[in-house]
Amino acid sequence: MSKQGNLSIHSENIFPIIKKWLYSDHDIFVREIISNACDAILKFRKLCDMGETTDETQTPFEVTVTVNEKESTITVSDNGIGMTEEEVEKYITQIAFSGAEDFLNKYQDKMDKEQIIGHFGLGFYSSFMVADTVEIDTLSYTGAPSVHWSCDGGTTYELSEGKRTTRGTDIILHVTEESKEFLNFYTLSSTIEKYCNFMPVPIYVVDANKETTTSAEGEENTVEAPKPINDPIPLYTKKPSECTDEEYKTFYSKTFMDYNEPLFWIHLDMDYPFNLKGILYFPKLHNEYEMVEGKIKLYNNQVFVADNIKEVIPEFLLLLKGIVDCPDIPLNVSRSFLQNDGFVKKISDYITKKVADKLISLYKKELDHYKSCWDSISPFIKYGCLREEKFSTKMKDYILYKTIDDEYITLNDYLEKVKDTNENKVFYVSDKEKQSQYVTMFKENNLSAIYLTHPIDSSFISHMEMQNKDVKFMRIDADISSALKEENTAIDTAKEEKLNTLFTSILNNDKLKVKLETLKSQTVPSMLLISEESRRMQEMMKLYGMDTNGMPPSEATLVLNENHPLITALSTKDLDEHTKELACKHLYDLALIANQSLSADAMQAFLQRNNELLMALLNK
Ligand SMILES: Nc1ncnc2c1ncn2[C@@H]1O[C@H](COP(=O)(O)OP(=O)(O)OP(=O)(O)O)[C@@H](O)[C@H]1O
Repeated sequence: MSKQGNLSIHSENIFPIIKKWLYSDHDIFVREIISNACDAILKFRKLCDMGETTDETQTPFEVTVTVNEKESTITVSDNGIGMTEEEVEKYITQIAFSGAEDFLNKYQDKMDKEQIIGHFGLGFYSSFMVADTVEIDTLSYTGAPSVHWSCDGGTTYELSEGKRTTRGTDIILHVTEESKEFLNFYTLSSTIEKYCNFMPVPIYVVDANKETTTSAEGEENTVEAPKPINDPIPLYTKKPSECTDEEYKTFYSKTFMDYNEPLFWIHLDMDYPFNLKGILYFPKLHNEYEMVEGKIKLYNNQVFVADNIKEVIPEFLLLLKGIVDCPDIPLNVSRSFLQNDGFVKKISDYITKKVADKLISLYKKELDHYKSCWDSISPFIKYGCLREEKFSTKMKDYILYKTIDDEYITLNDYLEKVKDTNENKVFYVSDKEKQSQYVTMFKENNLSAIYLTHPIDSSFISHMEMQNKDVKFMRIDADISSALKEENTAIDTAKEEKLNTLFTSILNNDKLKVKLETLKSQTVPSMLLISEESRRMQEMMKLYGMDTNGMPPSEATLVLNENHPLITALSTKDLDEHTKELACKHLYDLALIANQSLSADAMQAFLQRNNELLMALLNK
């Protein structure tokens, strides 16, 4: 036997579910009820535009939210389309029967679907998350009698004649004890600001319990004309060609409460194949190590959806501040839905592409400005390159490096500059202070190195090496560039061997390599080189929290400068054991100090030796 049937849903079962689970955040009722009010106004305006009706009252279109803490009510009033008795019964009492669908079907050809917010026909019921009784007082534009509807959250409702005499709707929420926080004027106002700050109709919030003050003369104080809580035509909805720099800056400071000027911005404006508008701002960093906490607010048709949804906005862009309004994203975003949505991936790719395009155009058209912003934007760009392959490929040739001469150049420029001295080797400085001796030597010899001092740089270096297979990045203390050495000088290997034995035995460190070089500099007797590979290995282990204590230290080479009189003296003079020890240890410590900080014990020994040397000098 086979049979077909309809599943029947009973309101007594579904009501508690809606109340509890429809939305996880209870404050969302604000968004739902106010967006219905805005919709009602937009619908009426549309009907007027289409010549279906005329607006006889000519009163400005607006939504007013009145909070009455004493009576525990919140009333949302609009002068929109209103509802007839049949409409109330159909749209309100038949849960999940959306009037928006109906309206759109009726005026399908003449209407832009995106303009109406509601789709699901459930939003109104979110009011029961905070109210035990909800009343509707409404007067339809059609001239049908006014209607009053009320429901106490049970399964029955009452319909009677309404009190409204002007076109539009009042939704009155009798707020429960548990939700009384929303009866506070400021809490309610800030919730409305959060969800409704860009809704397309002016919204006013009124405190019913606030007494109007009367002056001594008995006249009412003239209060300032009330201002809407929202910005009904936010800048991002305008065409980029219609916006001025000043407007972009003001919009930024108002929206993000950041009074520092943004560096620059990208106005997103896309109609096809999906609709998307918005503005992304690059905030200014105050110092190199600061990671700004960005904020990307997602909107659907000027209705706030959520902050920082990383499924829609590529993660690295969350360091920016901005607004993205996309009518095609459902309001009740469930993250698991978004994750699996190919459409969302397209949006995210589009935004990434736009950001790269903007940066490249800045590079090409306003290079000086680009350079001046570089310190602030580089961590963000580098992070983007690490996270998004496509972004990285696009940005590859527009990454700048700051040289030790404070120039900003690209990798190709750098490689071109150094091709005679260190072909395909990029020397970089990761710590300005610790590596200053090396920097000075580089500068004295007209060599170039770049600063890569941000925490993100160590990962970024590996990334660049992967991308440029024949280029090797080396920390400035990893190797001696041939340009630092005297040309055509052969090293006396016997002398080198002798010094090697002397140093390794005195320093009691057989891991240390000792190398004799003829450096151009005559002021540096000894310097330390740390092998790039072993240092990176150590850094990586530390990064992953592995214990490096028992590990051999990074491979180090002590370079002795044959051109320095101290080294010559040490290898030629007949010195007593104690002096030799003093000299070797000191030369090593001096090289070490120029590279890193001394351990407590080493520092103690170093200071002691200094005293001894001073004494020897004075007793001479
Ligand atoms: N203030 C109002 N003025 C006129 N009609 C209204 C008003 N509020 C609600 N309605 C009608 O009731 C219908 C149902 O509203 P409800 O919020 O439940 O669903 P929706 O807005 O269509 O969809 P969503 O679930 O996305 O909000 C609306 O589509 C509209 O026709």
